[in-house]
Amino acid sequence: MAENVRVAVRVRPFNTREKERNAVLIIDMKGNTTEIKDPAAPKGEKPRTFTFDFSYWSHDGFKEEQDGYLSPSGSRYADQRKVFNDLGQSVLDNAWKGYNCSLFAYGQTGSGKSYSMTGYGNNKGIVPICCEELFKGIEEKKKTAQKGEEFQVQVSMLEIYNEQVRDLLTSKKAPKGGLKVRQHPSKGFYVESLITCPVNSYADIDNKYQEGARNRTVAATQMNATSSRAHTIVGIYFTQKTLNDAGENMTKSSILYLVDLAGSERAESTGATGDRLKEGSAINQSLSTLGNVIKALADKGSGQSGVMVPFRNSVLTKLLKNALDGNSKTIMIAALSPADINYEETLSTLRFADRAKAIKTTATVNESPTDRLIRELREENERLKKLMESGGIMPAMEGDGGTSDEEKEEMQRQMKELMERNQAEVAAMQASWEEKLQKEREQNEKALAEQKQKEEEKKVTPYFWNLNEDPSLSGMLIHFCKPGQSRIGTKNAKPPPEIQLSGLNIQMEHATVTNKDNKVSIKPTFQSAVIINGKEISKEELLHHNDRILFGSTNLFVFHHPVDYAQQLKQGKKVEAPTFEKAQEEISETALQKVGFSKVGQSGSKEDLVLQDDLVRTMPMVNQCNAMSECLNKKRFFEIALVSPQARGLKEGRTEVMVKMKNLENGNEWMWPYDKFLNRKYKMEEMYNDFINDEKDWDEPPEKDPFEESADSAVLIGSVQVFLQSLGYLIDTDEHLSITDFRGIEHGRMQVQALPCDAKWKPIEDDFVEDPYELVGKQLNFKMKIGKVGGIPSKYEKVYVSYKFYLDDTPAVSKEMSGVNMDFNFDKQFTFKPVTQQLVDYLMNDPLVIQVYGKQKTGGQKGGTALPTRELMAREKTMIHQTKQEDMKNRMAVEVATERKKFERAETKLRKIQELVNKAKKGNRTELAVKDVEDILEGSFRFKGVADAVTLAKRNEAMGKNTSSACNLQ
Ligand SMILES: Nc1ncnc2c1ncn2[C@@H]1O[C@H](COP(=O)(O)OP(=O)(O)OP(=O)(O)O)[C@@H](O)[C@H]1O
Repeated sequence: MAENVRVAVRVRPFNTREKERNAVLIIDMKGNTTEIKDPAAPKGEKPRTFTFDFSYWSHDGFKEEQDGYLSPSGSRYADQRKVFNDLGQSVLDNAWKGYNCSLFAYGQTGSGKSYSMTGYGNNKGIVPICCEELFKGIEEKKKTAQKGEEFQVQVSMLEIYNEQVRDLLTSKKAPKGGLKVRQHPSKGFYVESLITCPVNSYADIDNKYQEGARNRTVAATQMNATSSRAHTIVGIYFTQKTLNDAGENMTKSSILYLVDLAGSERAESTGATGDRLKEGSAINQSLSTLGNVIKALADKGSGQSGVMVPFRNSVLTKLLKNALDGNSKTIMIAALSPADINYEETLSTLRFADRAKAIKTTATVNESPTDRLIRELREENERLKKLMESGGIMPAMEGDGGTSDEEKEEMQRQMKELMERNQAEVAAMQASWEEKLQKEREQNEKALAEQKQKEEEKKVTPYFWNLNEDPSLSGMLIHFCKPGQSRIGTKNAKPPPEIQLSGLNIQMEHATVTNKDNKVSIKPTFQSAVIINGKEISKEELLHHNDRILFGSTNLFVFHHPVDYAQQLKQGKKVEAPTFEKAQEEISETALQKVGFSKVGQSGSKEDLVLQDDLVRTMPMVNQCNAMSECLNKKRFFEIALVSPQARGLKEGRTEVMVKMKNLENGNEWMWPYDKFLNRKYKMEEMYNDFINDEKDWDEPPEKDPFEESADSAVLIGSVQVFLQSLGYLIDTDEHLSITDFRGIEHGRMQVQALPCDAKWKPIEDDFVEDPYELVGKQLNFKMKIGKVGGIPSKYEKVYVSYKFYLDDTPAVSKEMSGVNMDFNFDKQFTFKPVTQQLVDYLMNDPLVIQVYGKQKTGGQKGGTALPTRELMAREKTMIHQTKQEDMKNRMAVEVATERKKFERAETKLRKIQELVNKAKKGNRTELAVKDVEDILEGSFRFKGVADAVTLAKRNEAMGKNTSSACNLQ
């Protein structure tokens, strides 16, 4: 029977950073209802509410036990046990019944997915408790088992990163492109040659888990990739062999899939708007496809017909197909951050979880007589053999389109693979389980003994342990500083160094560590990067317990000194292990200071703090990209830029971190938005990885090279801010304004005209309104004209301008022009009827941002290109570019011109009245005709206004003198 996916949400405590920054709690839970408050919403606005099968409050109301376990101190707190009892226990019960079960955790990075799934220290999560309980159950059952009855457990562990599958239970190098995902005609998608290890106890599984985590850590450090972007799937294959009442051998099998998904942030955008390399990249392709799949399934679950579910669009969704749409009982746990700063992401997690509720799956008990299973597998192999001989295709293997010869060949290969798989399955059913276990035990023994020895050594010998962004991977790599001297370097050094590292910027001979009488010091070799507690060292330095050491660009370690540590504890000091965030922060902050950047977060405003966080996160990545560029000799240079919303063509928003990419061969520059930079960085990592793995074809053609930017892609040269108050007074403007880049540097000038017109589109030349709000309710016609553009640097061609007026959705875009002086002659008419207060507000307060784009000429190489990247880079002065405060020059220029025109027009009217008076005097008249005066004033002229206009114009003229040289007033 079809049943809905069960959905739970869980909110974690504030982390240290959130506490330091006075985060505001935006989540509340009442029964099964979860509320979320928009921190920007006006006071009194009701929070949004969602209902789930389970809502777990783990934010506060707990105490830490002596063994580190967090237990409830009130009634509200949901501890690990409670979550297991509700979710994990039902998974286990169903596994015993022979159902497939899936449990997956969703949420942004750091929201608590791993805490719920795996847990930390004594706060074990659902997965380990499930495994423990499973074996407890097996032990119980064994006590009363009849002959021939058996309980078999096997595990697999894989990771999906960048759409590539890696087996985590082997340290062998994954094949290029990762393991293949295949489709079985009846069982669905599976991973070819994935290792499944027989296990006999919880300790066995735990060892496998640790092995998997170690393999992940090595890979993450080498690729300088973070595990939060990888999806991990642990498979537990539980088979019960029993005898039925008729004495027949029965096989009941259940697969448990425990899925820890990658952090969900930016899942929607896939990270790279408008990037030509987006298609090939797949940072989050799996996650965004999962979003689409869930949406489609939710539509299907709510009764919509004809819904297409895009399972095939990503590796993750192929592998989760059964969990989401097939034979499985499925539970989702959505992890929530409690902090206001994560509002958007948390809301999107809640929406995702809400949709998942509507999904239905149909689980069936997988139980059959063993003989029948064997017979079926054999029959299938017979069928496959015949098909292969006749050159036929299995319907389930058919692709979406037609089948080419190449595809047919591939399918034949797949069929062969399937036959082998079936044979192996038959053999497994007939083989003795004990034999299999024994073999595995023998293989593991050596590794276990080594592990034990390592643990003993850690008690007496100082060592480095790795610090990873994912806390569960920290401490997975250990390097001892044995008495005497140890060399640190790559495995290619001769003789091989005692401490071998790999990864970005690690030199063959990187450093030497000396342990003399338990005092440990480190000395870098010439030109190798060793950073201790944020400071780069060039000579020998003594190490202290808990020092943070960065080797190269990505190998971050903590120094542990057992004697120091014991002494500190003895002195009653509270010794806390450093966190990745703190270590990262100190490295970034020193690097930021080095490039002359003082803290942005000083004002303490939320916006500044977010910006500071972005900077701290981006700085090391920019350094890594430069290191990769140098290593691959790509002649590209990266720098951080802080860009204001105005410089990005937006009216409002926050200053953002962007990255400037410079081609060191011809000086061309591109500004990459953060998402695009991230996308490119992943691609660079792939390339770099291929390079260090000695792949011959590591380099890519320019159109696929992440270090390349196509000459075809236009770049933003700069923008012009036009203030349109004059339109509010029905006064025309004709200004030559400066085109400035995000740093406020001028890159040319642009003639901009705004011409108010009458109903027949004739420019209004001799009138104005005193108060722009008088226009409200009336009609406003005007023309925007962009005329001459000059002074654009000669490296640009095919220049065009683009702007969005007021509420326009689509921008007005001019034709492309080239040359020194270009006349765009680009007119656009605007009509507003009736004029609203909002429009007048806009005219009076907001600038119109006109952006100027151009393509950079590819020629004009500066020479010296034979120089290696390292030397070319040395010529660049690393710096952070920051947007200047909003440029006031343009605003003043328009304001002054408007006031002057108001003044001139008022003066003309005065003069006409004077003439009337003179005329009347000449004719000895003592009165003027009201009509005559009215005609002059046309209802828009008042004496008070003139006085105002005169004072204002005088004041502004004085100001104009100060700015005129820059503003080029006409
Ligand atoms: N329920 C909880 N109670 C106490 N601490 C928690 C809880 N949930 C999460 N934490 C803490 O919050 C931090 C982040 O949690 P966790 O590592 O599980 O996040 P994540 O979503 O798995 O992140 P990533 O996507 O990077 O793997 C950890 O230090 C963890 O100990």
